Amino acid sequence: MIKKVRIVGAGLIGTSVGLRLKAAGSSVEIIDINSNAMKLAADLVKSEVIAEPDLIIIAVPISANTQTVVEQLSNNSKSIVCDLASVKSDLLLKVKELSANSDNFISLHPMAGRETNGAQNARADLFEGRAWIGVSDSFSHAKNKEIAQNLVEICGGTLYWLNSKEHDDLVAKISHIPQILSSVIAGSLSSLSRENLNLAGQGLRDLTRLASADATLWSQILTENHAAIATQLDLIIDDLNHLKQSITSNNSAAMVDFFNKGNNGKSKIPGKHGAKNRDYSYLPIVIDDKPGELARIFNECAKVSVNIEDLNIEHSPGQETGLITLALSNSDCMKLSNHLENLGFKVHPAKNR
Ligand SMILES: NC(=O)C1=CN([C@@H]2O[C@H](COP(=O)(O)OP(=O)(O)OC[C@H]3O[C@@H](n4cnc5c(N)ncnc54)[C@H](O)[C@@H]3O)[C@@H](O)[C@H]2O)C=CC1
Ligand SMILES: O=C(O)C(=O)Cc1ccc(O)cc1
Repeated sequence: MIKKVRIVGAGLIGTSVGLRLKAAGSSVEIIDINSNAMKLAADLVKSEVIAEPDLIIIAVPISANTQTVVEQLSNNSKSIVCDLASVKSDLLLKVKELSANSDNFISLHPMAGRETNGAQNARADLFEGRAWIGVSDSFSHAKNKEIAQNLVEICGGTLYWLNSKEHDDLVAKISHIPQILSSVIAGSLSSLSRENLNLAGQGLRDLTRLASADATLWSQILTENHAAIATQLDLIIDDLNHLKQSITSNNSAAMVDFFNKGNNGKSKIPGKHGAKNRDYSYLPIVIDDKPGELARIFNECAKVSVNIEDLNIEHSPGQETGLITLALSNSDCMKLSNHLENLGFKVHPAKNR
């Protein structure tokens, strides 16, 4: 149990962790240099002033991370200080160099986020079922490791340990390059008209989801992890040049190899992290494209006390019907499915993912 926590940085990540810790029974203080962000987050997490926190979590932009870690370490010699930044090698070197209390430091990285930053986008379940990377060369006491494990468990994630170099090399491949490629594809569409883009399939939406990401955060990540990213970019550019060569020389065997390599990489990406996953049933309902249809469904949910955990709407311009999929607990799903069917709604068999 982590009893008293201070969170520095009331943005997306800090407030999300704060919401989760508060729900788990911790006392939480959340602070920020921006008074509006701080007020919103403080209301959300019911912030209170804490004199001697067990744990101080730093969730500020990368550009302010090292300095904030060092300040908190020197002002709070009895607290463990933990940062959540996306890049680590330089941070560890500097903390060891600049802080006499670096033994109290532990560095973690939640591999989860959203395309939109700020406390207004925070969610208590942001880290549910997600991987966290613990930086193994950032602690020297078992207590730090224990508190990190505890924090990740409270957030519903699973903790894996890597050293800082392994961390930065790996995240260049599994997080930074995907972000760059998503942005480059979305950027290449900017000269197209809305009419043209209306014709796009789901694949383009899937590939460009990350392109809405916060530009300041990502420019800082690229700066901080420039060496590992440059190495990976060279490999990707080589692969693309090789593919271009295969296309211009009409080498179909090489093109098949290219896609087979992609199939192979994709098949290795696990869906889950062995942690608790959102265990929902997904109920598809076909609705007519007319005003009030969604409201009718929501009203029926309220009437039978069914809680909608999440929802997805598939609909494209000119289509007379839409598909709404509700994420529900298993019992709510059965109850709602029967109820809506009796009322004549077009309910389809529920799925588990
Ligand atoms: N956004 C994401 O998807 C993920 C972000 N991270 C890491 O989490 C950290 C925070 O990112 P977000 O929450 O997305 O950013 P954010 O922009 O939502 O929030 C950052 C907050 O820190 C505040 N701040 C800036 N300097 C400060 C200082 N010196 N003292 C106190 N508060 C300060 C800002 O006013 C802002 O409210 C970054 O280090 C990032 O690398 C890690 C995993 C995912
Ligand atoms: O949205 C996603 O899929 C992400 O991968 C978000 C993300 C952004 C930055 C990180 O350092 C870690 C995770």
